[in-house]
Amino acid sequence: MIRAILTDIEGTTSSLSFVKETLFPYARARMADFVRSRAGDDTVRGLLADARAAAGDASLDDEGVIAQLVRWIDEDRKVTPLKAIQGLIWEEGYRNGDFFGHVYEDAVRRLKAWHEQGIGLYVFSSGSVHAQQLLFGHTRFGDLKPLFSGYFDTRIGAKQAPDAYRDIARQMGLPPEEILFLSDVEGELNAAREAGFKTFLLVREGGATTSDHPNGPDFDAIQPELF
Ligand SMILES: CSCCC(=O)C(=O)COP(=O)(O)O
Ligand SMILES: [Mg+2]
Repeated sequence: MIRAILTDIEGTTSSLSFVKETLFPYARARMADFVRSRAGDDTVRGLLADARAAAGDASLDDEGVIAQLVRWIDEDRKVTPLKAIQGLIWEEGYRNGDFFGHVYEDAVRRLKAWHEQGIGLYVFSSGSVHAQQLLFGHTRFGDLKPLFSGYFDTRIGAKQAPDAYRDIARQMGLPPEEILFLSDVEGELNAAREAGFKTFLLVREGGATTSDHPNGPDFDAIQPELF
């Protein structure tokens, strides 16, 4: 019996185009100003040190780190300090009303229904927990944060590493086989399945698949009671 659902964001609850055509360019355009103006803040200084470590070059000056962060955005690298810095930049965008967090209507409807049925809802995304909460807190459907019981990002482990899912199950206090993981990326679903999770592949926007994971085009195709 499924007691909790863990969901990915990009390509699952939310469109790839929102992340790639709105969020990433917004952060890219503001990265240099953000680092130059905030490099003295404790939190940002710590994240820049983490970025230097991730780049393998402790001697990079701030301009060098900016160039590295922008390269990582262009390569869509899921580097934890980049994701944390992006979240801080997006905070301003949500606050100014520059954009809403995109969530598909079917996802909102089904998440609300599962929440009402008592199924615990959790998020696991490469975006930082802060960025996840901003996205779900600023949607055209209102603040969806009350639906969720917990959020996980890559600080717990890479999304294609089975150990990340084992740790998430431990933190939820549930056996893995009682958790259904939703994602658009087979490598993530394979890792979750290896850890004992049930899985469902979202194939949004007219895609086709030969996957051996249960799959469908939207959240209406997901029936937790059948797992
Ligand atoms: C949390 S909003 C931004 C999403 C993001 O930065 C990203 O890289 C998407 O990763 P996901 O694991 O949700 O596919
Ligand atoms: Mg995804």
